[in-house]
Amino acid sequence: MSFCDTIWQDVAPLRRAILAQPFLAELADGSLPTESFRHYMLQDSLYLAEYARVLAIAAARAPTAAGRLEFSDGAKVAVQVEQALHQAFFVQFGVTPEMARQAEATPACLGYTSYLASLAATRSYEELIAGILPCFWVYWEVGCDIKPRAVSPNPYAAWIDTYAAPSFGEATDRVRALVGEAAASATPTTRAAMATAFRNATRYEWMFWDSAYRRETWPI
Ligand SMILES: Cc1ncc(C[n+]2csc(CCO)c2C)c(N)n1
Repeated sequence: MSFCDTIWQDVAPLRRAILAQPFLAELADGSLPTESFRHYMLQDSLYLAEYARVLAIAAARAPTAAGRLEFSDGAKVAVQVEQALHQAFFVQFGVTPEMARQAEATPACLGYTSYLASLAATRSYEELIAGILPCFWVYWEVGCDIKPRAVSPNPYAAWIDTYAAPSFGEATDRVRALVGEAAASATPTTRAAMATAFRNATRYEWMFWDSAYRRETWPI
């Protein structure tokens, strides 16, 4: 089995827990409370800004032109396309510019982005891109899982379509290939660290939706 297949299998229980989340079930049947989706969107725009920075660091550190192209393109897409999607949702769901300005990253959002930033700052390129991968791969799996069971019309259709789009699947394939290549020339110790980064980022993906569903705030 390839490295990526192995780490994907290793997180199978986490993926099952993600696909079973009430946030996603209600997103698919259209019953998710607007307030939960607003919470998610505001947190996601904070997440995307930081994720774009992390991708830009991965681009700078990539040893191959393919890596530099993929991650710099990803950084641009994270800023442009996903923000455009959010802007449309902000209007649709009544998020005011003031609400966006005042939004503060929740523990789940700050934990995830800080974790990725720590990989970028203090860990190897291999670990960094293994930590970057679940953002693509988990969203692709979620998009493909939700799309066939989504009701139509659905207020969240644009979100679902974004992550079930074939072009998004292709971007996921390319990032996965870069992680596979990096793993192939890595030592067993680095490969183990990559698997840990992949698992932790997958955990944060679960926490991000859970946090939005509970409309999490800081306890103090
Ligand atoms: C918490 C969270 N995780 C993953 C994504 C999906 N995503 C964000 S940026 C990017 C790559 C470049 O656009 C992808 C796939 C998200 N939106 N929010």
